[in-house]
Amino acid sequence: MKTTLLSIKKDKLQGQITIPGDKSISHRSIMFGAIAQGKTTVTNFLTGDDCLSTIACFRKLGVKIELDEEKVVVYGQGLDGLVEPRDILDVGNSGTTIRLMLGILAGRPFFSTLIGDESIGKRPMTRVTKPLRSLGADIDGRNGGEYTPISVRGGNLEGMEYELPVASAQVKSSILLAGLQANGKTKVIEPSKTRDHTERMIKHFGGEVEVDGLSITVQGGQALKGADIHVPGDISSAAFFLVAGAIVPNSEITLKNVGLNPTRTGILDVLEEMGADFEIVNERDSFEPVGDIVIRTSSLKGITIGGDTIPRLIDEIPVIALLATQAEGSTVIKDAEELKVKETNRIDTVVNELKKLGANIEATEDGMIIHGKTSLTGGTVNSHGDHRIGMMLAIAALICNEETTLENQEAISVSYPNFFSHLKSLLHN
Ligand SMILES: O=C(O)C1=C[C@@H](OP(=O)(O)O)[C@@H](O)[C@H](O)C1
Ligand SMILES: C=C(OP(=O)(O)O)C(=O)O
Repeated sequence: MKTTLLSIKKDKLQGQITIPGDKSISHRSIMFGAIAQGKTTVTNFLTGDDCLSTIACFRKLGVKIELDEEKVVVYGQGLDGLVEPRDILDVGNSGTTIRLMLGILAGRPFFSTLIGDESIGKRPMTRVTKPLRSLGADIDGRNGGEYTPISVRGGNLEGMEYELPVASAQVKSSILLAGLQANGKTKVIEPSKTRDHTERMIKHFGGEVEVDGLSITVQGGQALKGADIHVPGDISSAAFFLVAGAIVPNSEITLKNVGLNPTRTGILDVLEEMGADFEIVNERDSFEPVGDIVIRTSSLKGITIGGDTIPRLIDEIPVIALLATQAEGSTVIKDAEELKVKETNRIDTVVNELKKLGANIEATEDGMIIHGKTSLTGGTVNSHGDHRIGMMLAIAALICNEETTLENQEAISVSYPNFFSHLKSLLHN
């Protein structure tokens, strides 16, 4: 376990950061490159541990993938080019890797077994194994297919219509990836809109997908062609610096190259409603919509966050909870039960760790309530192996009156390997 002494209270944050590549899009660029025919070149790929796990898994499935400082090149040979792995596929800490790969493997006529780390071993997989079995895949796993290790023997899928019981882009994507290999059409109906990177990626690789409100349909048997992708910056990573800029006094930070896909921008709606001082400039299209965001120290007020907004900011809730400690009044986060099945139970870890720093925060059945504005004290906190909790706590330390020590900080490399060097570049005292 690595322990870091975090900086004591800062007077200002100033400067600019270029936000690293989006994790969801980086995973999918490798996956689609691997199942397409021909060469796929990916630039601004996120070299976080999770995306490196995706590369390692596809190499074990026989796909040639070259990775250097500039780019990743995937030499896809189509779905039929994937071969039975001689070894277990290890997804590390990555829920996206295991759930989307299960969708791909469900259609492959060979045997494979997937495992991950301790956290993955506790995350629910029936949400994907059940519909993939209904499509025709032979899947087993601990506790009847709920937990890793999970084994798959795929092939001979029949298209179907499936109504998702939870709003999850991972479940939607897994079924669509299986549907691309099924006989006939596969239709997925979402309870509310989740990130649509898979749908965009199918089109980018020359495939067809029909989106009609909350229903998404793919025809099986489509041939995808290799394509080039420049990955936009990850708004989920930018979120930590958006909050830092808003809560540290005398700050102005420019975050460059932030992905602005509307299915991901819930945090910007929250910042606006809370009264934050920010603007989006230089909006452009670069594979997906992107722009630069300038954020300044802000006077904030508490709000209620719930409903259809939740899937649009699900990974940002830990840092939004910190933001809310600096808002006048109460902030209620509801309809967010999904937080319980992330890398940690993020309702519990956020509430417990922020309480250690003196926040006035309580857990509810489906979220949390934060009362502000509170001056934070400091102390010893722990990421519990959850990258987003680790980064949220490192940002909290910037406004703590006393020293703060972060245990288990190494988890941060899952999604933002150069987080601390970016943070240091903004410090001026
Ligand atoms: O599809 C994706 O890339 C992701 C979907 C979300 O998970 P769920 O689908 O479980 O909500 C999100 O929390 C995760 O970080 C990435
Ligand atoms: C939940 C997350 O990722 P995953 O589900 O891919 O582990 C996350 O990055 O916050």
